[in-house]
Order: sequence, then C-alpha cells, then structure tokens
Amino acid sequence: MEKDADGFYTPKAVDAPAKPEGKEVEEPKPEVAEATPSKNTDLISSTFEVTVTLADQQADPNSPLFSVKSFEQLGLHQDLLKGLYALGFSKPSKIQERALPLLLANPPQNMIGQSQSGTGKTAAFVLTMLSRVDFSINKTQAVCLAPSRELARQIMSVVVAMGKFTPVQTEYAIKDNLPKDVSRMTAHIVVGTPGTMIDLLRRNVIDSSGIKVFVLDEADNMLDQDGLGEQTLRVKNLLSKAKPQIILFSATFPDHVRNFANKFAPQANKIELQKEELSVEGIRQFYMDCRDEEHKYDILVSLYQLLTIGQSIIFCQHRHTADRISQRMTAEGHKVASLHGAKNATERDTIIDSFREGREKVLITTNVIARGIDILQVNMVVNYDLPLMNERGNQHSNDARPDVETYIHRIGRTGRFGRKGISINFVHDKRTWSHMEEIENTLGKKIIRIETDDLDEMEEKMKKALK
Ligand SMILES: Nc1ncnc2c1ncn2[C@@H]1O[C@H](COP(=O)(O)OP(=O)(O)OP(=O)(O)O)[C@@H](O)[C@H]1O
Repeated sequence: MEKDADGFYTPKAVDAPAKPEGKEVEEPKPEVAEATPSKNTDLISSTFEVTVTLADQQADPNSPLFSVKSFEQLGLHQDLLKGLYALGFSKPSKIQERALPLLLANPPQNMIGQSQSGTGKTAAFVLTMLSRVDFSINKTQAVCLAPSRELARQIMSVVVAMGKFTPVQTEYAIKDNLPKDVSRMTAHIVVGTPGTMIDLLRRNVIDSSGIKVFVLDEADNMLDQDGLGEQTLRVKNLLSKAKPQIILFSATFPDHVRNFANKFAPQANKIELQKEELSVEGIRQFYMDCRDEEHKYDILVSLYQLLTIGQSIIFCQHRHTADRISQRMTAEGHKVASLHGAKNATERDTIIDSFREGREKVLITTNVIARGIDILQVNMVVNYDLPLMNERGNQHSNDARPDVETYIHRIGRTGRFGRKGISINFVHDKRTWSHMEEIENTLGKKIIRIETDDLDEMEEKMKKALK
C-alpha cells in the first residue's frame, strides 16, 4: 500500500487465495527491508515452567488466533508493517484478518466487532486509525474513547508503538494529562475518556471538522445507558458534522446494548461471537468454597505464594474492600498494591505502571481495570467478590445479579493471546454460590472446585491448568 496524492494510506486489494484447511502454506515474505517478522517465539515461562508457543495456537483453525492471511495481504502500509514486526507480530489473529480489510476499505464503513478477550482487537482499530490519518495535515483525524484512564494510556502506547515508523502525533484526552494552557490540539490521533473528550471538543481545543475515525473500545461499556452511554453519545454528537467512520469493539455485546450499538453505528459491518464462544479456552476456571468473609481473607493470604509465581489481579466489588485487604496484607508483610477510582490520577498511573513493570506481583482492585488491560505475565485472576449489577447499573444494590459480561472481562485479564491462565472465584454462602452457578450456566463452562484446606492439591491443580 502506498500513500496516494493526498498523502493517505490506501489499502491495496486484499483478496488472497484462502489457505486450504489443514495444509501448510508458505507465508509470503514481507515487502520491506527492515520489516522482518520475528519468529513467533514469544514464550512465557514461570516457576511452573509453562511454555506457550503462539505459533502453535495460530496454526489451529479453531483458535481465535488463527488466520489464513499475512499482514501484507491485509493491505497495510510498509511503515505500519515495520511497526508490527518491531512489536514481534508475525501473523494476524482471526479478528485482525477479518476486520482489517473491512475497516480499511473505501468508502469507509462503520464496524461493530466482537472477539474474545486478548485476541488482538486493539491492533485492528489502531492500525485503522493510523492508516486513515493524513500525516501532512496537522489536525486531529482520529479519536478513540476507552472507559478508564489506564486503558486509554495502554491504547496510546499501542498507537505509538505501531506508529513508530510514521510521523504520527498523539495527544491524551484524560484528566490531569493535558498540556497546560492548550488552546488548540493538532495531534493526529487523540485517545481518552469521554468526560475530558467532551470538554476538549466543546471548547474547540480539538477541531472536530477533520475527524475521520471515531473508535469506541469496550464499546458495550461505553454505550451502556446506565453508565457512560450518555457521555459517549455527546461525543458522537460533537463529531457529527465530520461524519466519521464509527468503529465499535468489545469482547461482549449484551442484547440490550447491541440494539443501541446498531443505531450508534448505522449500516455497520458486523463480526459477532456466539454465546458459547465467549470464554477463552486457555483460561481454567476454579472456585473455592469459603466459610465466611473472614475465611476469604485467610484463603487469599494462603494463596500468596501461588499468586506471586507470575502476576495476579484480585477483583473486589468495593473500593474499601480493596483498600482493607491490601492494608492488612501489607501489614502482615506481603507485597501487594491496590488500585481503584478513588485514587488520584498520578497515584493511579504510578500503581499501574509499577505493576506493568512487574515491581508488584499482586494487584488488588475493583472493576476499574476489569476491561482491556493487557499484562501478559498475569496468569491468575481472583474474584474475591463476584461481579454484580442490577438492572439500573447499580453494582451495590441488594437486587444486584451476577454481571456475566464483567466476569468475562475480569477473567480475560489472564490467558492473553493464547497463553494459559487461571481464575478463582471465592464463594462463601448460598447467595454467592447461586451467583456463580448462574455465571457457569450462562457461559456453559464448568467451574472446578478446589479444596480450601489442601494447599498441595491446589498447587497441583494450578500447575496442571497452566501447562
Ligand atoms: N497478531 C498478533 N501477533 C502477536 N501478538 C499479538 C497480535 N495481535 C495482538 N497481539 C498481542 O496480544 C495481546 C492482546 O491483544 P489486545 O490487548 O489487543 O486484546 P483485545 O482483544 O483488545 O483484548 P480485550 O478484550 O481484553 O481488550 C497484546 O499483548 C498484543 O500485543
């Protein structure tokens, strides 16, 4: 793909002969000198000596990571191919293979894309934004919204990495992250959260007239009428004159949001998952039957060694629970961090960066990082409290029911891109037991019991699950 006279990256024809099932087809060589795909030897290992060869996963036609095409065949510009290869991406995943030709085709068409957690949706929309930007114009041309500052920062890191060989300029629209006294942003791509994005568009700091792409990551969450939906709609209205291509991606699209998504992104190309395809194969789900709340804490502490083999995320329903547990564990000499929405922006950035770098191995948190966060070393997720939500979007009300979508996203923080992972649910009474049963029935996937008083058995089961 070459830049055309106007400086755009125009996709070339993307039709390529399909690979016959079960047969190996030689990958075409990349067209660029320095853009050599690294051998897919992205191995992770832990004390359990787990090794995952992504190439094996990508060769299995039933895997969401399988693709018959190469990145070159998807019609990406050489500069972007270089960025992909520098990141160690050698072959697209299924969602990338299916979505990219539709996303890059002209005239641009809206997209509602669904694919399991950790299967590479970010690259699909980031490459689209980078492909559609005309770098010779210093004006904002793509905006992307995410539900948390942590996710917005992560998406930006992908934009910067994939755009490393392009002259892309980027800017954040997240709280406490704006350059002082900025009156006009000229960055090509702006990534942020809805509140700050509304502010910047309203004050004309972002000139909306040149915006060609509008992406919602975690779109079902961004469109939920009981949550961020109203703000997201305001952003859309502020962009409406520019008529951008609207791109919605998520691992989940519950029925009540899907109807709204169809209106939000009219005439969209759609890639959908069946209900039984929602959960990721590599994540083994367990539960532990605790006696009461206090026993949950004791069990968590007894798990500490296992939690620190790789990295772990512990999800609680309330901020005060996350704080209390982390304070108690810290006082007892364990090294844990806690992150939730009541902390200030600087603290939040420091905590997540430190966890990302592996300086802390256990992160105790709330739903704030249930979605999108991609830290490959996380091989265990604990639902200290199962996620709940009532019909009005209230997590804390007495009539709250199991929130299956949030459960899928939470456990999806492990088992990323073909890796193995473990999730453990703590249940401690009839109510929490029935909540877990409801999740199990909805997902059609067995959740296996681990005894709380047999650490050896626990370790054995976990080792097996991670193999
Ligand atoms: N084609 C590829 N080859 C190798 N690694 C890839 C490829 N595509 C994505 N990845 C890696 O896979 C991981 C998961 O990707 P990503 O975060 O985009 O998943 P996602 O589908 O957005 O998940 P979630 O639903 O949790 O947001 C990332 O570490 C990313 O770098």
